[in-house]
Amino acid sequence: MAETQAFVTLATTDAYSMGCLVVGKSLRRHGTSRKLVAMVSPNVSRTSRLALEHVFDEVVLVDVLDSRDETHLTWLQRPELGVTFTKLHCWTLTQYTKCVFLDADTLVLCNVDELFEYEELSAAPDPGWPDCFNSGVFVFRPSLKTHTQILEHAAQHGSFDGGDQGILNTFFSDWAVKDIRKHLPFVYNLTAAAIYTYLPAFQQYGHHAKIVHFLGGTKPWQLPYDPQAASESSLRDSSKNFQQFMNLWWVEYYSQRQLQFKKDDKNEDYQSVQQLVSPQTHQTPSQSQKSSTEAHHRVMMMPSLPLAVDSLPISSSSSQKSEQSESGSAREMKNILYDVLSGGETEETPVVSPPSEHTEPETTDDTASAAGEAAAAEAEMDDLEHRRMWEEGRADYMGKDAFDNIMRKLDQFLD
Ligand SMILES: O=c1ccn([C@@H]2O[C@H](COP(=O)(O)OP(=O)(O)O[C@H]3O[C@H](CO)[C@@H](O)[C@H](O)[C@H]3O)[C@@H](O)[C@H]2O)c(=O)[nH]1
Ligand SMILES: [Mn+2]
Repeated sequence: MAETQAFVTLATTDAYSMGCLVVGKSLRRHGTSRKLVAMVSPNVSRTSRLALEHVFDEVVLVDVLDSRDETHLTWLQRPELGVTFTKLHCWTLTQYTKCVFLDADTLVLCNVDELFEYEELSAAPDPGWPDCFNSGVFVFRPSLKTHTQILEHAAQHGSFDGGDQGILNTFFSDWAVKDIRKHLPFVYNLTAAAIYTYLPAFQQYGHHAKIVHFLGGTKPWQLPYDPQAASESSLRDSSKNFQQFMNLWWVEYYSQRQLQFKKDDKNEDYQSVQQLVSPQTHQTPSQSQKSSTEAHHRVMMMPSLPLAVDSLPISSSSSQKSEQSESGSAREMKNILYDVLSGGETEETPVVSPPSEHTEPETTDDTASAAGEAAAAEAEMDDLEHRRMWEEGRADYMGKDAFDNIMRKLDQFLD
């Protein structure tokens, strides 16, 4: 059953391909059991496609559909969105029985495989008009019949916002009222707008966030990674929270996931693609810094990044680890990141050490108070619990794993 279900995303440009990479990597990081499919248009460069092929099970070529509905798109002030009609091609993926579409500007924060329990068409409310659903995250059933019907509907009625969201909302027009079970909880499509408009709710429920959606004109790949911005106390809370998610996006972009590279991948692009996907895999830190920067400027036209990200410590401790990972025996990327964040022990420490190893008293000093031991044991239980949550993809982004803390630890590690 699960083999016939897939997460699907879309890129019609190299820039949006960067977003797709993050979607795929974040799904894998949180251990999805479903297939991953990226739809790309023919103008997406070969290098970007190869990079996607290392993360996704399938990279499917689709024609660009363009609404050319300039009047409506001008209202929306997003002339580029006509191309989002291309998204409608996801209904042609009939090799799968059920799919979850994710915009390329989403970031998955935990395992969200339970989304497959929902039916077509399930989606979360749009923050701008909650009687409409947002089409950045939705559950659907591929069907050529539905595909044709949607295109016919589009030709006949157009799209009230010029993009796919307008057409999908008039096609699945009873979404708002018919069946509440098709309303995905908002945490599956948390938009930055929600942080700005209802900050108390974000503070109350934000730690339940499962998928963040960078909806709107500015995408993470257009903004530099900026650890400073997230910790500036002068920032209003809302932009600080938003910046934290933005930084998390960059961490995921640079993360060296335990890529399930196909073992027959020996072609000449292997090396460059690996650098693109996880820039430091086969290099010493100094080499990797140079070539990863070059690779990005050449291929992705990325904003230049400060040292902190270019040499994220995830893979800088040794190349041994990356070889390990390719042999399939390595720990999950999240564990490596966790190790770094919890004190920089990346190599020898077992994934979860049995408590006895931690509590081994250094001396048999009689003065060691029972209270002290109890406190240490409690702290250790806390650590183990924190680690377990992290491994289950339930990082405490609002607390212990807030980006300020993560950055502080990364900076300590780099010193
Ligand atoms: O040049 C483009 C533009 C968009 N996309 C894809 O289409 C998606 C939607 O575009 P996006 O820029 O993410 O739009 P949003 O800012 O999210 O705006 C809203 O409006 C769009 C048009 O109706 C909907 O597609 C979105 O889901 C909805 O959130 C992207 O994520 C990509 O997957 C491209 O591949 N290339
Ligand atoms: Mn989007």
